[in-house]
Order: sequence, then C-alpha cells, then structure tokens
Amino acid sequence: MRAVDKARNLPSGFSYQAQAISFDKSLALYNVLLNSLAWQQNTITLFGKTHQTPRLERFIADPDVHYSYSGKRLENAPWPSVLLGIRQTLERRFNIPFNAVLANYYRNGQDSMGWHSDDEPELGLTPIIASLSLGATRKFKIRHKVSLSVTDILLETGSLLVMQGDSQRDYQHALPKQAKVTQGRINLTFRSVGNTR
Ligand SMILES: O=C(O)CCC(=O)C(=O)O
Ligand SMILES: [Fe+2]
Repeated sequence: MRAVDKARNLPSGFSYQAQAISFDKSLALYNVLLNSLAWQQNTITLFGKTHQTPRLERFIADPDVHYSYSGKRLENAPWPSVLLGIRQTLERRFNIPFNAVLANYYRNGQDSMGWHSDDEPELGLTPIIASLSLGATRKFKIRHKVSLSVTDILLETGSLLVMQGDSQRDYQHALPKQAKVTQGRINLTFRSVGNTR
C-alpha cells in the first residue's frame, strides 16, 4: 500500500497546511455553508450519456466573472459574508485577486470527484488555487500525467491545499469514493478567473 503522506513529499507545485483555520472555525463554517448555500445538482455528459455529478456544487464569484467547468457555463452565487475574511487573507498572502470559489459538497463517502486538472484557459497557464477543506477528512490523490505515479494525502478539516506552478499542467488530481466515510465534507477552491498569468 502507498504511504499516505499528510504534509511532506508532495509533488512540485502542491503544498499542504494543516489548521490554516482552527478546528472549531472550520466546523462552524461547514455548518453555515451547508445550510445557507443554494447547492446545485449538476450533470456531466460523458460519451453522449448524461450523469448527475456525485456531489453538490455551487460557484461563488464576483458578478463580472464568467467560468465554465467541464464545458458548462456556471451561474454565479454572491459571496457569503462568512467567506470575505478568508478571501482577503488569501489575497494578501498570495498577492492575487481571488474573485471566485468553486464549492463542492460531498454528502458522504459515496460522493467523489474524478481525475482532472484545473486547466481551463480562464485560469491561465500557472494558476494558484487555494483549496480549503471543511468537515470529514477525505483522501486526495495526485497523479503525474506521464509517469502515472500517484501520491495520496489526507485533507483534514481546516486545512489548506495550495496548487500552483506547473501542478495543473503536469498532474491530475481526484477525490475518490471512500465507502467508510459517513460524514459530509465541503471543499472551497479559491480561484483567480480571467487574471491570466
Ligand atoms: O474536493 C477537493 O478537495 C477537490 C476539489 C477539486 O479538485 C476542484 O474543485 O477542482
Ligand atoms: Fe480540481
């Protein structure tokens, strides 16, 4: 079995910070977002067949942001006030405008996200994506596109996973199903859309 690495030895461009926000704050934020965001059940079409995505989603963004994900134009939700402080902290830390967040709600271990790179042209060639995890701990997989070597890490509540540099060009990532997980998890990926770097 591959070692699950919480912090060290992540591939180039990936970094993991435990407790970027406190445990208590992370669970409070989980509850607020769970109950206040208008979560959407989206669909994806693969080989001509339409499926429900195995999670609920919501795209939060400034009004002037236009973003397509998996080939679909997303409708913008306004920023919940509970995210404004975190947005500001991240903008100062990385010195870029985070004008959008893709929020994913994994209801339990049956919900998941398949292998992908966040390489939409609107994000630019070397995007910085800051991914905040709230709720149940889930496994996150990173796979090199050429060597296919896989690194697993655990994303704990309150943690921040940052993907930058060539992380999207060179790797794919995924959140696999985990049959034993019964609790929910919300993931917030802060993105800078249309500020091509
Ligand atoms: O839930 C996660 O940790 C991953 C989310 C993700 O990869 C994405 O929103 O693009
Ligand atoms: Fe992603």
